[in-house]
Amino acid sequence: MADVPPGVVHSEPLVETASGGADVKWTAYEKTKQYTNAFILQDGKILLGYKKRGIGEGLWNGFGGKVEPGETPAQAAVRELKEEAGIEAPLRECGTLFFHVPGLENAFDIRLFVANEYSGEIIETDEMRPRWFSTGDATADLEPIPYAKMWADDVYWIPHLLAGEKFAGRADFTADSNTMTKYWFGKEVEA
Ligand SMILES: COc1nc(N)nc2c1ncn2[C@H]1C[C@H](O)[C@@H](COP(=O)(O)OP(=O)(O)OP(=O)(O)O)O1
Repeated sequence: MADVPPGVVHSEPLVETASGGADVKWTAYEKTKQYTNAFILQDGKILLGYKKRGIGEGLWNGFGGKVEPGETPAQAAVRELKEEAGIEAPLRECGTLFFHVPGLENAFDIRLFVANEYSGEIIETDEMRPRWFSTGDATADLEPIPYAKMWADDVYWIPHLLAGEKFAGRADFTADSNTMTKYWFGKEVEA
């Protein structure tokens, strides 16, 4: 079975689907902080948000943030989706990601969620500008997923999200830039 990097959380065995930076060691970390990230997938479309401030400013991403004390990741994911896009959704966990960025006190322990339906009106908020993208080629109405304007890790695991596969992975970044020095991603397989 795969040689899963330190920090990666998973409940089923993983098989490697992408990796890079084999000649570099995983960076040691002391503390982690839990985050969430949530996506709506519907009828060949994915809802992303343009981050207007904070971590990942200027990039497109799912909706999420820190898990607050006393919350489960699932509760935090629902709260963050409402706060950042104005909608509610029956989110289910679909993956986990671990990121190390030099200079930050905590490594990111991120729980990923997805839903195929939602209620409420999608709105722009102080933090995010939501927009639908095509999960395939561009259409008359929709651009394809803008990987060039997203975190560098996304291109390796979003295909699993779209395929309904559970996934996990880790990436170590350089400070202050959207560049990975080492990465590993995998998808869950039955034990
Ligand atoms: C480093 O690489 C990353 N890749 C991806 N795909 N996503 C990332 C990366 N680093 C952080 N994220 C995600 C995790 C969260 O969903 C957001 C950041 O959340 P947010 O900016 O909202 O968090 P806070 O500034 O702490 O704000 P609140 O908790 O107050 O909302 O990006």
